[in-house]
Amino acid sequence: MRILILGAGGIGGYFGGRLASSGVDVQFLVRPSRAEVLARNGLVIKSPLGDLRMPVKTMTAATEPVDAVLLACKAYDLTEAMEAVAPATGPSTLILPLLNGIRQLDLLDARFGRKHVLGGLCHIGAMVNPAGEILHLNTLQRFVFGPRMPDQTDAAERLFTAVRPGGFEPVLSPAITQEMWEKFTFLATYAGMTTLMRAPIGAIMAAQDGEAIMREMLDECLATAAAGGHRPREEAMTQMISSLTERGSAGTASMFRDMARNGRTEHEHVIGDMLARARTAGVPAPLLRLSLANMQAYEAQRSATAAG
Ligand SMILES: NC(=O)C1=CN([C@@H]2O[C@H](COP(=O)(O)OP(=O)(O)OC[C@H]3O[C@@H](n4cnc5c(N)ncnc54)[C@H](OP(=O)(O)O)[C@@H]3O)[C@@H](O)[C@H]2O)C=CC1
Ligand SMILES: CC(C)(CO)C(=O)C(=O)O
Repeated sequence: MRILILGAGGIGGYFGGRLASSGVDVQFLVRPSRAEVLARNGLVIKSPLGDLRMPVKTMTAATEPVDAVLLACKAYDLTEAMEAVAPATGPSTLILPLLNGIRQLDLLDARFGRKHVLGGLCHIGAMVNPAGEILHLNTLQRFVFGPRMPDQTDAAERLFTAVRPGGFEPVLSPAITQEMWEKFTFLATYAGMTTLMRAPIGAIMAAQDGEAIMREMLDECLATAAAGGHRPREEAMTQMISSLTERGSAGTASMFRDMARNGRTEHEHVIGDMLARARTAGVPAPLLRLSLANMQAYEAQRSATAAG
């Protein structure tokens, strides 16, 4: 199976590198500056689960259809990324988005047709350092995907067989849309609160009303998910509450880390989308509103500083 990975950043580089090193037929569709670094140094992964350095196949423009496209860009690059992968999609190409959030599904369905678009997510901590190396920040490497409609089941199983040698124990989920909603619900709260408080979970828990406010934000997201028919399952709920209220935790969302380095963030795609859905469903969401305004003010300040 020929697999094209759009983006050799944190997650694309990590999972793509693991696949390439297992002999899976993967190619990376990257922009010229990334292609140059990869040509010079190869793909480098530094991970507690084992380092990797190897040459990988790259291209800066797709020319012909492949069997599967893995999308591993940030949400703010999705529109351009969709156009970049379009020449790689044919009548039977599967598209697997690994982005956080949920809105990408509607955008991809509209561009490529729902039958081509699987659901997917990953639990991992990975980033690119200034030398262009992929740093795997912990031992998480959960890669989950699945069909969103019965007609996709066989093709999703074929993709599962193809990526299995990668060594990161992929999961073929029969309930991928629900899993994506559970992650979206968790992430909107996690990113919303750590960016709003400019602090990790443990420090927020040390504030007098920290846990109460965290739970209020989570309640807004839970009510929104439930209104859309995706109330998190019991086990997911227990896990979310435990991570979001863990005493002493140094945990921060990647959005917080993007903000800490004065980078662009996916706030509209995560917090903005959750707030928009809350409003559509008539769910009161004052904390999501505050959190989105916080991120928009950050972005305005960042743009003003960059401009002048
Ligand atoms: N990193 C993590 O630990 C996790 C990330 N996620 C989610 O995964 C998604 C990706 O995140 P992450 O890997 O961290 O992001 P990165 O910024 O590390 O990587 C994204 C890559 O996509 C590339 N890219 C964007 N547009 C194009 C394009 N048109 N053509 C070619 N390449 C393109 C970028 O290239 P360039 O270098 O040229 O800008 C960049 O290398 C996000 O939605 C994130 O929320 C989910 C779980 C964990
Ligand atoms: C929730 C988490 C840490 C899981 O990988 C994540 O996706 C993020 O912080 O963006």
